Amino acid sequence: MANIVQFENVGLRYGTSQETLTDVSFTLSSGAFYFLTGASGAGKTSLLRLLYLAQRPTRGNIRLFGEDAVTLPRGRLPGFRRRIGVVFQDFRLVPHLSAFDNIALPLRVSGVPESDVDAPVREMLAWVGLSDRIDAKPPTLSGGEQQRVAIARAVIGRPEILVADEPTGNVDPDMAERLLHLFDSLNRLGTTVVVATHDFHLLGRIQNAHMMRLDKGRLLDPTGSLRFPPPPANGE
Ligand SMILES: Nc1ncnc2c1ncn2[C@@H]1O[C@H](COP(=O)(O)OP(=O)(O)OP(=O)(O)O)[C@@H](O)[C@H]1O
Repeated sequence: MANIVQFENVGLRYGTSQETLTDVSFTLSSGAFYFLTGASGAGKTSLLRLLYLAQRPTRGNIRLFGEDAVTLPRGRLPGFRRRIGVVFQDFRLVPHLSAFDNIALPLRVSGVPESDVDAPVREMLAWVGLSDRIDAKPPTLSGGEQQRVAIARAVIGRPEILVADEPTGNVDPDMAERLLHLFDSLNRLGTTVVVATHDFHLLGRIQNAHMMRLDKGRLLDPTGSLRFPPPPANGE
């Protein structure tokens, strides 16, 4: 599988504080599923922000879709960002817009004609099991429902990479399982998926998922070759 993302000796420092990410190097293969784990404050959100181009690194190289993402001219950023769907830790839904209009946003922003918006949005609502909440505004939705709207909005533009930051942080175990199932089905269609979580129960749920572990801003096992559950030791 081709590399879709490549980080090489990436460092990130906010202001004058010590580095939040240090010497982070890894590659993501197109079509694979990755969990990013690590304690609170380890740098998971920061790494994801570099990945979806919300932040530039202080040092190091990042290649995305085979191109140098660090020196990418500003004008090309929106085009790159459209290829990456993001599910934010705090959802970031627009509170005064309905579920339908929240999910439709990426299509409308990229200029899709209104006649081509209705069908895919309804399809996404059905996919996340929210067809009956089409007109509901985010404040009237439960945490799990808001999260599903956020997932639908992140994937409606058929991104090549889906990044989700603690997507199961605010939902019960049943809903966490459902959300993971959505990510899994998307991955089976070929989307590269990266899910940051410290919910260890999730890790065994996706067959052949790769695990990346951050510890105080450093990536352990940077080859991304660790699988969960780990393969049996020799002789077992
Ligand atoms: N915009 C910022 N300005 C300054 N420091 C920041 C900023 N964002 C994050 N940090 C710091 O960087 C470190 C890593 O934060 P980050 O949110 O990336 O960790 P995390 O692993 O995602 O944590 P959590 O699991 O709690 O969300 C923390 O010490 C945090 O305070």
